[in-house]
Amino acid sequence: MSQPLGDSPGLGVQGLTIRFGGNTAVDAAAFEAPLGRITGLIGPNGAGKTTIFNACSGLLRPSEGEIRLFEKDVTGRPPSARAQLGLGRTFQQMDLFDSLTVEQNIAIGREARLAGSHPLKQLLCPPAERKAVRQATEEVLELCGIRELRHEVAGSLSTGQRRLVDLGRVLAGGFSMLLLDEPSSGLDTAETGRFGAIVTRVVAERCCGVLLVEHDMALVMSVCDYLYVLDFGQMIFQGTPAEVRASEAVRAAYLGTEAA
Ligand SMILES: Nc1ncnc2c1ncn2[C@@H]1O[C@H](COP(=O)(O)OP(=O)(O)OP(=O)(O)O)[C@@H](O)[C@H]1O
Repeated sequence: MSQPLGDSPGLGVQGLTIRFGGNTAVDAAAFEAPLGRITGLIGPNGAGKTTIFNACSGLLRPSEGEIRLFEKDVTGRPPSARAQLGLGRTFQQMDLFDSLTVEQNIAIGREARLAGSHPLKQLLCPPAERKAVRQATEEVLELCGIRELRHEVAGSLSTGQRRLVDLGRVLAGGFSMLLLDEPSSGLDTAETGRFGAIVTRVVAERCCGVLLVEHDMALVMSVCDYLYVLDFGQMIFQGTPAEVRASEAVRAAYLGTEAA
């Protein structure tokens, strides 16, 4: 197994254990997802990937272990504190505001960074912040190639378009570390390729870090710099996509013929 690439600490986890009653969903997991890299977290259904995401974003308190964000221990910090430090995430089930336009949905991604700040700041959004919202929205519409959709209501979009708006919304937040939970779900091959190209470009341009949970092996193998493989809550392998593809242990546990 090789060592993860990248020197700038992003998200790091040590000895992470999460139990639901008698079921140990995640067992002493450890990984590093540095800035400037796309790190993949893969494994079969029920392996514990979403549970790890929920612990990293603060929705679940670990039974044991430590979660560090940019070298700060955030294990006991709420989701809003982690977001203010620069952690953004998407969810498997997109939760766009269907009656709002694409542009409004993306603007909310920037405005959401005020969550957890002083109530007055949230009520009286200062002019500088309003300008930042406008700028972030324009940048993201361009980056995700959805400028022509800006006035469409989200409820009228195809799944592929909705995934791009969902990505745009988290990108508008200007987060330094992104957790993307099965972002290609419901996309066809061409849409998945386009999605992967956007994520790769974002990481290169913004030097942010990405932790990607994804079942689409073609996407994972093409965009990730480094991979962690989870099976029944345990990290069974880590390495580059080529090393993962060549691993008999991974093949046996998970990839099967898909890795060929
Ligand atoms: N809130 C919960 N209460 C009890 N058990 C849970 C809870 N959430 C997850 N689990 C269990 O934890 C294990 C890991 O689930 P998790 O959803 O993290 O897997 P996953 O790797 O994300 O799967 P998938 O690829 O299907 O999304 C499973 O056995 C699941 O049933």
